[in-house]
Amino acid sequence: MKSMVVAGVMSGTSADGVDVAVCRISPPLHAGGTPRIKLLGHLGVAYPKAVRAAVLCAMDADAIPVAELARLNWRLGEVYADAVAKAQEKFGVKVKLVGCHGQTVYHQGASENYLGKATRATWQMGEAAVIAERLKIPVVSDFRPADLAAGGQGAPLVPMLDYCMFRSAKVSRVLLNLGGIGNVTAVPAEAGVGGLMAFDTGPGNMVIDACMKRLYEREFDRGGAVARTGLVLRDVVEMILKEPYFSALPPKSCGREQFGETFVSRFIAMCRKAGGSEDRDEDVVATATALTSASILKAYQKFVWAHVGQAAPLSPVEFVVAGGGTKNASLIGLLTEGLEPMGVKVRLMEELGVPSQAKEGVAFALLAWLSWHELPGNIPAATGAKREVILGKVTRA
Ligand SMILES: Nc1ncnc2c1ncn2[C@@H]1O[C@H](COP(=O)(O)OP(=O)(O)OP(=O)(O)O)[C@@H](O)[C@H]1O
Ligand SMILES: CC(=O)N[C@H]1[C@@H]2OC[C@@H](O2)[C@@H](O)[C@@H]1O[C@H](C)C(=O)O
Repeated sequence: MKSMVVAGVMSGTSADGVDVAVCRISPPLHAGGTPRIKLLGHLGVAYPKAVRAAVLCAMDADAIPVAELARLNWRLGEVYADAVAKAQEKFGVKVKLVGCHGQTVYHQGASENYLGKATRATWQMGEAAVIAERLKIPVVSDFRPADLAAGGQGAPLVPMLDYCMFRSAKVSRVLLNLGGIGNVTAVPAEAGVGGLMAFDTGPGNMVIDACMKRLYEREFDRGGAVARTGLVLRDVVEMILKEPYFSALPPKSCGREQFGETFVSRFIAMCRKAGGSEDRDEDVVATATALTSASILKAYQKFVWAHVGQAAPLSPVEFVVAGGGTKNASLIGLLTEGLEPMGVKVRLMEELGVPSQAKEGVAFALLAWLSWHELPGNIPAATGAKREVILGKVTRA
């Protein structure tokens, strides 16, 4: 095993762009230890407007020409190669390995009958060969299928990073990422890797963003300012929280398939009905924000609290939030109001030394390093896989 400079490249379900985290990953100091991770630099690059539109179109399409998908795969390869090239230049380092998550355009983590056989499916786009050829660096890509094939949900994969980088002997940590989707990893104090619990809680910023787009023609609710001026339609929040995803036992994962455009149309219609003549656009955004926070609090109370309490009953609990949603003060305010009375301390990822936007990129740098060394990267307790597997496919330079 060797120490390597690895670029982790993440583009999430918000489809807003690419985060590149350039990291030095080094072998564990002793047998049974975990790799050491040092973030050297983080760069966020927005998708070109037309690329973003094509990605969103592919994600939401019921039908789309195969040519469009094939070309998008290659175009995204160029976008990722550009982003890594920029990061190398900016941080003045030579990257030795790239871990490229790609763009999820479809994800179905649970089995469903398809053409007469129970089938799961996941698809992350972005042609790795383009990156390897242009930068002359080997690339690990397509991280999710191996876990899926081993009976897992193929997500979440960030728990390996949470375990390696943020476990503590003294405090239990619950790590929440507020991207398009919300996902948590609970790492009880002193837990081994089998003691983790992780799953997708439901929408992160996805529903808020879609409401902002439809009602205000803006990409997101900057700082949570619109939500702050609206009134929450409590009945809508309560009704939606009764839907099966929020009560389903982990492991579970979700995406635009559950909380994309179809969901948002239904959600807005419910808000309009509940608000009657009083209903205003800002109330819809406030309700989307309250729903997001309530779904996370429900996940905490229903699943995480008992898990952490049983594994480490005497340890204090920290709730550490990362992802773009940390910039939404209304959302963070609601989460803090809900968690602090339960004795849970809310912190931002930055306080643990990693910029909120960089964390998922760091995770894919670590996962690439593990795959390169033929080490498993999934955590069966998180994904539900039958076994630990080596993730990803390697494209040689
Ligand atoms: N200043 C801001 N105010 C409010 N929200 C913001 C701000 N900046 C970013 N966001 C939110 O963060 C989102 C992007 O978050 P992030 O980049 O973590 O998501 P992602 O990586 O696409 O998601 P995922 O974790 O689901 O894969 C934006 O779509 C927006 O909703
Ligand atoms: C299929 C897919 O792309 N899932 C993403 C998505 O975005 C957040 C949540 O849903 C999580 O399950 C996952 O990403 C992170 C990086 C993960 O695998 O941990």
